[in-house]
Amino acid sequence: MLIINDLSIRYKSKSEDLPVISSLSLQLEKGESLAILGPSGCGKSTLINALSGSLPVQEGTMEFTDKGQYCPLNPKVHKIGYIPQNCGLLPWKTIRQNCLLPLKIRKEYDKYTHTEELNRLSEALNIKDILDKYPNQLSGGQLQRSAIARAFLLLPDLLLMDEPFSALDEITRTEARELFLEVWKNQRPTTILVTHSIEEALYLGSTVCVFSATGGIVKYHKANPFFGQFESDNAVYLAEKQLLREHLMTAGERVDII
Ligand SMILES: Nc1ncnc2c1ncn2[C@@H]1O[C@H](COP(=O)(O)OP(=O)(O)OP(=O)(O)O)[C@@H](O)[C@H]1O
Repeated sequence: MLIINDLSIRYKSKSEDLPVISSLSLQLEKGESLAILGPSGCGKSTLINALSGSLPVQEGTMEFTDKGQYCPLNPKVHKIGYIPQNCGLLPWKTIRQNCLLPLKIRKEYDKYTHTEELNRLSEALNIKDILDKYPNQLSGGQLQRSAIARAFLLLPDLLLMDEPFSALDEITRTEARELFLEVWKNQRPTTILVTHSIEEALYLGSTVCVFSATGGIVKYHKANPFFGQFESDNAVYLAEKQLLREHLMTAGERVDII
């Protein structure tokens, strides 16, 4: 289980002291997928950066529990997969090299195991033919599917995703989400996804929460019944979408694009 307790994060510089997240508490069961919606600037990426270890936290704790033991979240100890909006692939390395790099950095690379696993993932994500190409030779959808392969190859304890599909066109995005979910279901890593799309949150979040403009939580929906389901005209689904839209509007989000 991932336990975030009383977390506060502020950006401090000589000229400003900007509190972004204050006293945030969250718990995620192992294998739970949390989708976070919230107005622009409320601190969603800040939280992802703090969880990935790239941003210091001023107060509070982020811990994994396992068999009753508490262990502070630590990128040196825990495997943290990250799928950013821009894919984060190194342009001077091929897709295969990009995918294997996190394992090599962690000194966990095993040629036989990871070649097999990369073949399996690249088959599932439809990137088998592009493994030896460079990022600048590929489409946005291919890049995003490659970033997904890289994250899952690591067998992450925690998978972080920051608007991973937002740069893709509608059809490519739908395909990438579906392929992502298929692969996700095989591995079920504990996941936190930041998105601006209500539909994406309902499709990919077993739990959905809405952040307020001040980085708190205004709605928390455990056991989202629409997890893994396509958008539908079903009245209950539409009502849920409307409710989330209202929460977002209360929180200050522009929702005319959703
Ligand atoms: N490195 C930084 N230094 C100072 N302030 C920052 C920094 N990064 C972000 N901020 C500020 O922190 C606040 C939260 O930013 P953050 O990127 O976490 O928001 P967000 O919810 O992810 O927004 P969006 O949905 O637009 O991506 C914003 O006011 C932003 O200007």
